[in-house]
Amino acid sequence: MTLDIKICGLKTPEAIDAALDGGATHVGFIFFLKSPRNVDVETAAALARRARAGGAKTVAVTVDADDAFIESIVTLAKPDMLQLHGGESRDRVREIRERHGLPVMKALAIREAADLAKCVPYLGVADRFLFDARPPDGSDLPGGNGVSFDWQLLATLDDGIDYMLSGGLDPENVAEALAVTGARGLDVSSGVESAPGVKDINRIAAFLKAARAADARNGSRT
Ligand SMILES: O=C(O)c1ccccc1N[C@@H]1O[C@H](COP(=O)(O)O)[C@@H](O)[C@H]1O
Repeated sequence: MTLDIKICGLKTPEAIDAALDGGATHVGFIFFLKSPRNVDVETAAALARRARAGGAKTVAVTVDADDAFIESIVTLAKPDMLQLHGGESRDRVREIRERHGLPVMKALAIREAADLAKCVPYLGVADRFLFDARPPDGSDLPGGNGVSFDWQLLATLDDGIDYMLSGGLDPENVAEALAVTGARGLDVSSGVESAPGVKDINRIAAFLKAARAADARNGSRT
């Protein structure tokens, strides 16, 4: 099975091109005003066209967004998937999925084993999960904090649960993250930046190269 790799929080054509050149399968756009990675819908639409032309899927990341905002994103940026990174309930996830006719990836914050049970209410509603670390105290951001959780926790996860691993991944630790978890999807943002919200094309390339090499070494995916 192909390893999905999402480079998230992209704001420039150069960063899109670095993701495409390195073989990213997904790129993500952040629609959250408090984030240094926030993009307006028009900018995201242009970047999404570029990403689609290069063969990547596009993911719109929102945090407890209302219907009108999601509608404007879907209409203009035409994402392939919606990533819901707030406290959206099961019913709200189902409603968004049905209203927009798009697959939904529900982000969940993980710090301890009990946090994995948070996915249970969303089974059959979310198309995929994104396991991110719980934000540090005082952070304004529900994601994009560059913080990892204990990857060993995922050892107990049911094999049938499709997820992307995220939180504090970077070119230096991605091989270990893959070896420990066997994740079929990876998501990175601040680990490929030179400063908050500033993507570093060399780190994007290094992340993708390290992830692909580790995936080939692990080799057992079918
Ligand atoms: O990146 C952000 O600023 C952000 C803001 C609001 C919701 C989600 C956000 N990012 C998501 O979090 C993961 C993990 O980030 P990191 O690699 O630890 O920096 C990121 O890939 C986005 O999906």
